[in-house]
Amino acid sequence: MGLLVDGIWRDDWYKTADNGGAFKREDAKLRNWVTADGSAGSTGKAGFKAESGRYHLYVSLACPWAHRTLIFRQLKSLQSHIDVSVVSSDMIEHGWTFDPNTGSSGDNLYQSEYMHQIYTKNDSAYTGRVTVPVLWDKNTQQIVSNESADIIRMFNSAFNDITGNTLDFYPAELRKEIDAINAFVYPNINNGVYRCGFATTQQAYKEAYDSLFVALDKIEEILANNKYLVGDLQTEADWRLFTTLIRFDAVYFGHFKCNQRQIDSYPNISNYVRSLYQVAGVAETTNMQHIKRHYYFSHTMINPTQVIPEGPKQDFLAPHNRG
Ligand SMILES: N[C@@H](CCC(=O)N[C@@H](CS)C(=O)NCC(=O)O)C(=O)O
Repeated sequence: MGLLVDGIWRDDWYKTADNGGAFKREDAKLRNWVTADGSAGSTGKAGFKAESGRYHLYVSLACPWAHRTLIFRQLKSLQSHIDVSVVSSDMIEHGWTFDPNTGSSGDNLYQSEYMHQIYTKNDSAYTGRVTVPVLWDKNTQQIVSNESADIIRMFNSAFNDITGNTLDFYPAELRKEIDAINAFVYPNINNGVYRCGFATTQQAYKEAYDSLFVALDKIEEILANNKYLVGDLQTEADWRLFTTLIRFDAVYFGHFKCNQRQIDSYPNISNYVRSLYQVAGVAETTNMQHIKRHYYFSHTMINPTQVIPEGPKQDFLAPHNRG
């Protein structure tokens, strides 16, 4: 694991010493938007018009942030319009790679060896972490965005005229509520599990752990009265939470020490996870082999033996009670 400094790869673990042992995620830096007419989005520059076949998605099947984008590609019928390269499950000294021996599809555009080469193709002097997902513009050969929260919103609406799929997971009248729940779920749960796992002091870990389980109790309560996080309508908030929940019992509970309770022990949340998993197209975006191998094998400072646990036994196709 590492980062680019002035375009040069440097193998380096996260620095937590400056933050009292707490993990702070770097903000995504490349924030342009694909729009229906090519006008600029809320950040970045104009020039990225929605067109079939023009854009390429670089993802990891292990990564919860990349997983969101794969789910939206399915839900919004974008499979034949946006193609995909999958990185290896392992992220070690060269960061994400395209090694086909460890589960990568290869770089389907440029046959690169490493994901950092995609970042330096975009900017030869790039400084920052080399993260997935990345949305790439094949026409102008540059990165449109490396922020999953933005990419799913582009997928939600920019390509509607091309696909004819007008499902809306961020409807105008619910935006305030969706934004509010996202602002709660992101620090406490999505990033909360990482804040537990990557903490390097007892105190930083405990703070993250406490807020994570308070937040999960709150979600359990919301789901007692609502089918989805925001009432009866499935929205982006549900999918943003789903990709963390589906990884929780297999990875975060043990590897990241999020072990007060398993998701399986929350009646409402566990049924909700199964209901989302069973939405058409979602199961095929979920790859537990990549998920387990990535975390247990790549984070050698947490799991130096790189031994991957066999369990738990899980059946996300079991019936659920969410209607
Ligand atoms: N804000 C980004 C975060 C993406 C992210 O951190 N991805 C992880 C994989 S789960 C990554 O690539 N990490 C590599 C690193 O931090 O060096 C997003 O949501 O798109």
